Order: sequence, then structure tokens, then C-alpha cells
Amino acid sequence: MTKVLVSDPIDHAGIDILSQVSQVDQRLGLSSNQLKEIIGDYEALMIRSGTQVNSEIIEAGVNLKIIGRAGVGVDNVDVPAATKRGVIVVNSPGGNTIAAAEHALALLLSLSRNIPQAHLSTISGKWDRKKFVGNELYKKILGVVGLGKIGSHVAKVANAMGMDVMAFDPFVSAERALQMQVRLSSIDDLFKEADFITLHLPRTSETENLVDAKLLSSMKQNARLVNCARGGIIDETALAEALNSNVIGGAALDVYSQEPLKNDSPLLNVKNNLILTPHLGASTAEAQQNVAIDVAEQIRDVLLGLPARSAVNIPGLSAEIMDSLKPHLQLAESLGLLASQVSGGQIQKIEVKLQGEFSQHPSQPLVIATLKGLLSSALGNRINYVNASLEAQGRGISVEEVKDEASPDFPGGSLQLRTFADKGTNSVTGTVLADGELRISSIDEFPINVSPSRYMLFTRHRDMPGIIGKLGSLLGTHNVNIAAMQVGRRIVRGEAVMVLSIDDPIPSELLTSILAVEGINQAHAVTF
Ligand SMILES: NC(=O)C1=CN([C@@H]2O[C@H](COP(=O)(O)OP(=O)(O)OC[C@H]3O[C@@H](n4cnc5c(N)ncnc54)[C@H](O)[C@@H]3O)[C@@H](O)[C@H]2O)C=CC1
Ligand SMILES: O=C(O)CCC(=O)C(=O)O
Repeated sequence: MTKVLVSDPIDHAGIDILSQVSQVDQRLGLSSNQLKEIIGDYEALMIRSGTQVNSEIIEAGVNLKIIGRAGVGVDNVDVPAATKRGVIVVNSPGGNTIAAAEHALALLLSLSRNIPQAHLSTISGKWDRKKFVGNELYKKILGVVGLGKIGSHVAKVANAMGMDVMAFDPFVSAERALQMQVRLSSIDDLFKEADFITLHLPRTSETENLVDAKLLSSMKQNARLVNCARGGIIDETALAEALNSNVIGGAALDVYSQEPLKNDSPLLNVKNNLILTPHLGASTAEAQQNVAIDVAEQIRDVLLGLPARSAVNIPGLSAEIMDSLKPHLQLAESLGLLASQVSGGQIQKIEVKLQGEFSQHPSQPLVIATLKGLLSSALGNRINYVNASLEAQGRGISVEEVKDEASPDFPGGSLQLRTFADKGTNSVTGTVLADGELRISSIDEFPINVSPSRYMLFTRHRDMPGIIGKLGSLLGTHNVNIAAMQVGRRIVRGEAVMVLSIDDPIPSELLTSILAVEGINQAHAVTF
């Protein structure tokens, strides 16, 4: 039975799903070293934002297949390190959208009406109605930075409340903004014009300290800032200074550059115009159930050998694509595997040619599947859809894609893989029949018609009498049973290929004897 480690608090709905297929160990509050020590025992790790999964932990996870982040941001996972090791990283892109958007709105309202400060004053016995006079959001300008799922929901509610919404998001089109009744602007104009600003963008190398002293000082004096996205996007020292010197009206934060917030954080010295919550954006019962189910289902599927629907490190391979292209991906993988076993020498380049109907399919998944097949003889089960492109790059294998809409030979189109190695060029072509069966239709331009089977033998030989008999009796002597056989040639008594499907693997001494047969120039034992 597979083992899943859950190292952050996860809703029981997710644990129930995992428990159907795995042993689930819940170990909360592990230090980084403790996690590193035990991770080798697990196939899957499920986390929220509390666990930092660095490259050392990923390296130590020798059996790790998948890391599931029950939430959106995967900035606490070293995704490149996971990709390199072939570990799938999945998240729940939409499970906590509403929760985070509503928390941002709650912070906006808390800021505009001084709610936490008024609460503290009232429970201390005071009745101070003058000190806590606020502002309405109605008719004020809201600046949304990052108009994705959460930012869009905030914009929608803000519009309904009568706010004038502007946004900065370099990846959102003017049409989409118009649909949402949001006007797009530059970040500089947004910070200058808005009365309230809310951040909903990821933390990346580009967004780190995006909101710095300069941007803060360009804000209106009474403007207020909310960050319910990620710590580190705002320069916290600059923010503390801007608040203490009343350069801006106030701020409310849910996320911090270091979490939990450190005792020496400059934010803790801000006097009274700052509201802090401990990363509660996704903390609603509904969101926690959504993300736990979403991610647990994906972990379960991957452990059962099925695709994950929200993998952040498998480019272009959504569950729908995997499903609709299943036989095509299998063909691409089989051709890659075949090519790696018949081509001579170090492969430097491959050409993946999609012909006929194949050219209508997205090429990226087919290329990835081809690379996975190509590298699997060398890397075994270390290679998968996650790391195939990276491993190929690392080995200096370049990829060329060619699309050719014409396909004279096969109604369903075909996929041709050409390999360019230091010892020469080879090619294999295949197709998917109407019933989903795979066919290898040519090898090195010699026409054949075979389905890939577990063990096969491919030869290149001179077309001459007696050669097939010699080969058959050699296999018989070694007790290797032939299931099917085909010969392909272009001209009589010229060069030819022979393809045998066999029931048993070919021992190396048999391969040596086959190569010693007069007229046989090449022999390759292929395993699928
Ligand atoms: N406080 C909390 O508990 C939670 C925080 N989050 C955080 O909220 C953020 C947004 O989440 P979603 O809306 O679900 O993501 P999303 O991917 O739907 O939207 C992010 C948007 O940011 C935009 N963006 C990227 N770089 C940008 C830049 N340099 N300037 C302006 N816009 C930029 C993208 O184009 C995209 O539209 C994420 O960082 C996520 O981790 C999400 C859930 C809960
Ligand atoms: O797990 C959590 O509560 C944090 C949620 C979050 O920040 C996210 O989903 O990006």
C-alpha cells in the first residue's frame, strides 16, 4: 500500500479520500530536518502554506511521486527541484477563491471603518464615537493589482457596492477588463489615483518588493492598502515607515515576508493604522473542504496511475488533453522507446512530425510523450511527463516539431520520429487505428505494419534466400518463441528490415549470434 504524509492541517474530507487508497500519516509541526528524515518513506506529501518543501526535502523523497498543495500559491514548494526529480506538484486553483476575496473585502471594510480598533476600545470600557469616524467605500476608487480569480471577484463585489474599479494586470486584455467594468491602468497611475488598493498577484522574482517606498509615497495621503496575496510583495520596512509617518492612511495585511510574523518585524511597531491577520484568507470551512477534496482526489488519481487535473509542472497536459489523446500519447511514447533502442549512438536532435489528423492535435503533449519514451530506456521510471523536457535539454537533445496536414497513407494521420545521432539518422512512424490500436507503419522508411509488443527484434539485412530460416532456427535453439513476423523491403534483393514479435526476451549471446549471420547488418532487441 502507498503512503501519504500530511504535514499541515487538512480538512477530514481530504483525509477520507486518501485513506481509501493509501496509508495516511498526519504529522503536524515537523521541523525541516524531521521532514527530511522521514520523507523517503512516502509516495505523496500533502501540505498547506505551513510546510516549506525545499530542494533537500525533495531530494530526500526518493519515493515521492506527488506534492499536493491544498491551496493556490505553490511558493512554499521548490517547483523546479520537483520538476527535475519528476515529482508532480498539484494545487487547488479555485477552491479558496471566494474565501480569499471575501477576506480582502473584510479587510477593506475593517480599514474604512476602523473596526478592530473600535472593538478594542469598546471592550476596554470606552465609548468613543468621534475617534472612529470612517469613510464609505461607495464612489471611491478601488485599485486591484492582479485581476485573476480572486482579484476579479473582489472587483465584481466592489462594483456592486458602487466603487469605481481600476486594475493593473499586464496579462489581462482590455476586452476582459471591459466585461468586468474595470478600467486598466499602469501600476504608477493606480497607486496615484486609488483611494483603496488591494493586491491579488503571486509572489515571484518580478513581484518581490513591487510595492516599495517610492510607490507607497505616490499614494494619496488617506489611501489604504490591503495585501491578502503574498508576503514579500510589499517592502515591510517601507510600509511601516509610510504608516508611522502618515504618508498613507492605513494598511491591512494577511500575509508576511516571513510567516509566522517575527517578533522583530517592523510591522509590530506601527502605532494604530495597521490591521494584521495571521494568513486567514483561505480559512473558511467551505474553502478548506474544497481544497482538501480537490487536492486529495488528485493525489489519489496519481497514485492510481491516472493524470492530475491541476499539475503546475506538466506543461500543456491537462486531464482533458491526457484523456482525449491517450492512444496518441501512447504511440508517441512507444515510438520514442523504439527509436532509442534502434538508433545508433548519442542522439543530438529529434524531429517530431505530425501528419494529417495528428497535426490538428496540440503538439506539446505529443513531443513530451515522445521524449519520455526516448529517455525511458536510460532513466527507467525516473522519467515522466513532468521532467521529460528538462532531462532532454540537460542531455543536449534539441527538438524540432513539424506539422504536415497531408497524410496520404493513414486516415487517422501519423506521427514520425526522426532521430539525429552521432552515428546517423533513423526514423520510425506510427499511427492510431480507428479502434485505438497502435501500429508501427515504417522503420527507416521501410514499410511495415506491426503493433508494439512486449519483446521485439528488429533487423536490417540483405533480402536473400535462407536468411529468415537461419534466424528462425537460431531463436528456436535459444527457446525464444516467435509470435509474429514481418519483412519490409523497398526493392527485391535489396536492403530490408525484419520485425519479430517474440514471447521471450533475447539474451545478449543470442543477439551476438544473430549479428554473425551473413547478410544481417543490424539487430536490435527492443523491449516495450
Ligand atoms: N491569503 C490567502 O490565504 C490566500 C492567498 N492567495 C494568493 O492570492 C494570489 C492570487 O490568487 P488567484 O487570484 O487565485 O491567482 P490567479 O492566478 O487567478 O491570478 C493572479 C493574477 O495576477 C496577475 N499577475 C501576475 N503577475 C503580475 C504582476 N507583476 N502585476 C500585476 N498582476 C500580475 C496574473 O496575470 C493573474 O491574473 C496568489 O498569490 C495566491 O497565493 C490565494 C488564496 C488564499
Ligand atoms: O493554506 C492556507 O490557508 C493558505 C492559502 C493560501 O495562501 C493559498 O491558497 O495560496
